[in-house]
Amino acid sequence: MNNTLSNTSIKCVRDTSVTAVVFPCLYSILFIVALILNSLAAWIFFNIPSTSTFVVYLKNVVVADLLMTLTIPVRVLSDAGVGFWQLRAFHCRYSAVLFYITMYISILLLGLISLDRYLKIVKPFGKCSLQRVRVGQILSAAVWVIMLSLALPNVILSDQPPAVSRGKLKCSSMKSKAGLLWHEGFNYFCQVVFWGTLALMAVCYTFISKKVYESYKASKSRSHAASRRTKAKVFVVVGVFFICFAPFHFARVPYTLTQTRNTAGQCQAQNALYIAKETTLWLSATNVCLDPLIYVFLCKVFRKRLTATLCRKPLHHSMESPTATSTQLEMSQVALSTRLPHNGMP
Ligand SMILES: Nc1ncnc2c1ncn2[C@@H]1O[C@H](COP(=O)(O)OP(=O)(O)O)[C@@H](O)[C@H]1O
Repeated sequence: MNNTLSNTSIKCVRDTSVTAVVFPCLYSILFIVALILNSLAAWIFFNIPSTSTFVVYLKNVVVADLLMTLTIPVRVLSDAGVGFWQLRAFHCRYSAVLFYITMYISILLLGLISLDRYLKIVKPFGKCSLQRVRVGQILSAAVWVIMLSLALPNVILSDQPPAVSRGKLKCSSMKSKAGLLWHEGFNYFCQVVFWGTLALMAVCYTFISKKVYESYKASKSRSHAASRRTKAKVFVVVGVFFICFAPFHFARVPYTLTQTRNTAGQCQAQNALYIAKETTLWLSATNVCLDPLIYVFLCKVFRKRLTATLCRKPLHHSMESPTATSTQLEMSQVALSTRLPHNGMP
């Protein structure tokens, strides 16, 4: 088999009989839920001043999630085959790229959040430079700039006249040789980003859960059920992250190779990998709904603020004060890692 970069996968007609029906439905549901949850999260978050790195990262996650949500309608129409091939070309060149970039920005920010929680235990009084708000803002900006600039060639090098085979345009068919090379290389880079972040999260949360256990032992708590609950909450973050993103990263490499290498004659395998990639990508996209649940609704002060907003109840005076709000937000999140007697966990 000739293993050089080539666009021979174009010859294999993509079977979209299932995907053109199932995925537009699944993404439409996701879009509605994600839009509601993230708009609400954004509205609440932007009423909280950025007084800690934690809030800075969360705000960035909300922005990335909202942007990703906004790309979903184009994906739905393009997958359903509604509109001209130009819509599919727009999806391939711009919208899908933005979708992927925001996904990896969220992944990196979730990694930074884990590191931040870990540092909060090691240095509870914020003496480390990584815990400074300014540093958090710079790191967040760096994540955006790096991901946007590295993904830009995916847009620029998708400049070939698309090969529309029976109306089904493959994004890779719009790429030049250099475009295919960048697409493949950048996908390897993204694999490193994901598995690296997962490893970082596993280390941080293992340490956090150890501290939770020690603090229970120290306080001689007899409430084993409560202890188990807190540990479970700590691992929800890593668990959800793994379940959402790992399947996609297993499927992505072989699928990318079918896009960039000579796999002519393996049309069935190409189509099977396409379905695997689309299914696991949808699973990854569900993270856009789970981020607000994990990082917003597990926070007691945030939940109170949300309840107050929804029920239009005036908040207690101390919670209205910006300093008190952010401090309490921090406290209840730290409670995920250190269940201190004065924490605000439920
Ligand atoms: N990790 C990524 N980051 C940024 N852009 C990406 C990433 N993976 C793929 N892309 C780009 O998104 C577009 C759609 O890619 P892909 O989903 O592989 O195509 P298809 O829908 O034909 O399977 C392409 O322009 C591709 O280069």
